[in-house]
Amino acid sequence: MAVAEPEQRTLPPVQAPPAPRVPTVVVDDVHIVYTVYGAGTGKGSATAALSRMLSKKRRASNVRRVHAVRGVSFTAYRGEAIGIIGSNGSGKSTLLKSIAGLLPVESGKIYTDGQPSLLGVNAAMMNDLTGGTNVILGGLAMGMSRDEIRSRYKGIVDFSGINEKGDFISLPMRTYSSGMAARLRFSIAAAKNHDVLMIDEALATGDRSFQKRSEDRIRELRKEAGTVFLVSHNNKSIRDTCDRVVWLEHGVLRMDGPTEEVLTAYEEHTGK
Ligand SMILES: Nc1ncnc2c1ncn2[C@@H]1O[C@H](COP(=O)(O)OP(=O)(O)OP(=O)(O)O)[C@@H](O)[C@H]1O
Repeated sequence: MAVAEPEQRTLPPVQAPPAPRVPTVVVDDVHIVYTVYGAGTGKGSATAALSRMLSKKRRASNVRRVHAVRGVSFTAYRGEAIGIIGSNGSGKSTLLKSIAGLLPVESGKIYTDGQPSLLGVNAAMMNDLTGGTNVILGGLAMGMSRDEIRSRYKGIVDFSGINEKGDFISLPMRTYSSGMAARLRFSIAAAKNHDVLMIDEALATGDRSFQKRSEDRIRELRKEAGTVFLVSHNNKSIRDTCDRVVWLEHGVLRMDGPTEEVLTAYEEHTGK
């Protein structure tokens, strides 16, 4: 008597559940307002201005409020590189400053995982000190140990390309062009892995080969599980580095989505 073979059933391959997305920055209905004092005519001598400031009858019309960010909400996740775009004065830098904790919000909430680092065109460097000393101070300010800085020093200087045309790293930073200074700032900041790194136009001032190096480094930083924000007017840089774009206009979040979708709408809007 033939014995029936047990039915061979192959189980479908077990798929690993998608890794949970870890939020790093939550911006919840944020409004940011600058208060500008002395926004009147500005006429008269300095003494007159001082007495106006001290006077009890200070006119309210001398104080003006600039509502720079209006009800913006979004969540950024670990591993994302997010481009922030929008026309001049649309609130991009203001929003990043608040995320970095440098500017209070008028209302709404910002939650961050770790301390976000803002690398802006105006990031503080000591102009009278040499580039080399700024590398050491910048490293210490970012929490690196002296040994870590010592071992990474050459890498930072080489990445910046400051010494390509001579020994500039031993000269005071005031002798650097704005592009050279921006490159050194980026190189110092990029030497460390950040939970959240925000880059405000720093790449715009570098030449093409430096931009390329920086874009590669941004991609690496993302892989190392951080979140990168990049403010730029250069749509190519955004396309090359970001997978998501937040578009601000007049302080309002106009669009938030995949890079190509948002940039296409933005380019239609700007006519570029
Ligand atoms: N320190 C300040 N005091 C008062 N108003 C300010 C200050 N800084 C920025 N603003 C105003 O806030 C608004 C947003 O400026 P912000 O610098 O955030 O724009 P942005 O999108 O980064 O512009 P850009 O592309 O030109 O760098 C603008 O109307 C600007 O005039």
